[in-house]
Amino acid sequence: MTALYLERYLNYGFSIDELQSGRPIIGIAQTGSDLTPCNRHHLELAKRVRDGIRDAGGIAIEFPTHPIQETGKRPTAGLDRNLQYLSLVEAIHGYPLDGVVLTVGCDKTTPACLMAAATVNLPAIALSVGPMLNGWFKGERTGSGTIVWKAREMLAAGEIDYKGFLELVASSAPSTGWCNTMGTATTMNSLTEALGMSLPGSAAIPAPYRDRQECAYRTGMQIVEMVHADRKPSDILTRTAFLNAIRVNSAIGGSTNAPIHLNAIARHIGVELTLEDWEAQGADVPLIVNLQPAGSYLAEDFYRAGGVPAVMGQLLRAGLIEGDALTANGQTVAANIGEADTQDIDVIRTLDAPLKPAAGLTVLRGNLFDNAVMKLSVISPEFRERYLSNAADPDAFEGVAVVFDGPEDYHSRIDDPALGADANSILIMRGAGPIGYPGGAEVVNMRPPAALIQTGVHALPCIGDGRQSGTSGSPSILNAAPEAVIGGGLALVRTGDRIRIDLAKRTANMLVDDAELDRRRAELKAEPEYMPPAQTPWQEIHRALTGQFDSGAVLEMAVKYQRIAQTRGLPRDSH
Ligand SMILES: CC(C)(O)[C@@H](O)C(=O)O
Repeated sequence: MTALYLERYLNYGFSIDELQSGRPIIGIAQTGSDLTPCNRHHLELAKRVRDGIRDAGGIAIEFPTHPIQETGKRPTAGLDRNLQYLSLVEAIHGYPLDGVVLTVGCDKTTPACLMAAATVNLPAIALSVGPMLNGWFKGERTGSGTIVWKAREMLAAGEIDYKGFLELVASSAPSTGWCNTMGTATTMNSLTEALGMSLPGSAAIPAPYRDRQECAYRTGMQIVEMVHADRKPSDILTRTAFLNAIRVNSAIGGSTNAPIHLNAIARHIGVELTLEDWEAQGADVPLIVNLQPAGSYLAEDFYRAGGVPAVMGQLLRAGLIEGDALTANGQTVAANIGEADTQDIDVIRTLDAPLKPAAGLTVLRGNLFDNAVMKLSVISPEFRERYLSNAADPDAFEGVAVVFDGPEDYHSRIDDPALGADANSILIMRGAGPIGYPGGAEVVNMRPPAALIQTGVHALPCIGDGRQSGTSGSPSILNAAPEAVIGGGLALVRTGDRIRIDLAKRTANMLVDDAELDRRRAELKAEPEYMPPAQTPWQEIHRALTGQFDSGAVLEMAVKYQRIAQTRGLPRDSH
């Protein structure tokens, strides 16, 4: 480092000799803060990362990132992923760093950090903060998010009061860490491990366990070795690694947010990855991880049963993933996994006795959208019985559309008797996509009207151009692209239209003739009422530059900035 860059780093603890020694300077991209409680334990873990970096001969420099908390950020944390990405690219390119530890955890922090590391292509390793401990209420496991959707139904049905609702929901969050269910956070951190961007066996370690501290230390040591070996994201994030991750996603019952984020990371590293790959590679893989919302258990159980290596070990031995992909520690996937296998066959089942066969995501197409995803692993027996039990046509069902223009419209009308929803209704949410909301909100999983829940109908089919929480057990049809506000088919659908879903043909259509659809299209406004004006400068920028969910909802102009560290050189000097 030249003297000018060096001198201000002296004023909090380094000596001239240290900074002149040529030792690798490692950034710790800190995502934890009071605003991001799921990642807040990283403030502690970073101390052990620093120890590891120093013991391996490096110099650690910790810096903050733009905060993202899934449950706290309004109008949606979906708006902030690309902002954290953008600012992190600037930080790790602009400051004199040789490598970076990405402190990931809560849903969007993981893809945002990996996307930035991909764009800059500096040696990088992810450290997950870890999931919360299991939640318990009256002897039953209560899982993050999943219990919220259940408690909302119970409140609507009058089975609990508001105090009971709060108690039940709070019981699911007994410690620091991210959602203890197989929500988007556990999914994205498991896939980070599957991609090879974190240490083997690291994703499932609960945040408060001492193993997590140990993992932080080893991650710090590893990044120094990675810098010496010049092992970069482009060496790890290959198409093989992404296809492995897609298969792992099916086996763990991963979130419907995963294709958005993985496709985004792939675009920033320059790997071709599409929803067709998710369908072709993932749909037939069985679900073997018995975690809520698709199953019964929670994060601590997953860790004790062997975590991601136990899942990947089975997939590898069955020839469902490739073992020769390189990972952050310089070893291949196969070498890392070794003989790893399930330590509890109820929590991590075996491939020949899975929880569900063919449990991946399916991609539907039709006149409602060009594509939308549906998570097959959460189709419940109740849903199957109600909608998919017609002997003549077991994979198809029809219903009548009830259309909501955004979640405010849904909340204000869902319990209004005038809505006219019944067990044959299909709830549709539009205006919730990346441009419309903006950011793409987790609002598509909608509970039925309270009156219907009281008659035993706990779920209605839902369709929307927004997302849904990975902790939701609803087999909704989501992430529809193109979204309604840019003229996607959902802009044309009206309450009362008949909708036909065919899972065998993978189609979703409104049964409305083309002439009528043309008439409706001619009436569309450029900016429909359900697209509120931007409230912040970033919302306006995001709307102007972001693509649709199927292609990762990335800042489209950013994709051309690939492997900056190799292709665009060092930044110019500042003084
Ligand atoms: C539960 C949350 C906040 O919605 C998210 O973590 C997810 O799993 O998608």
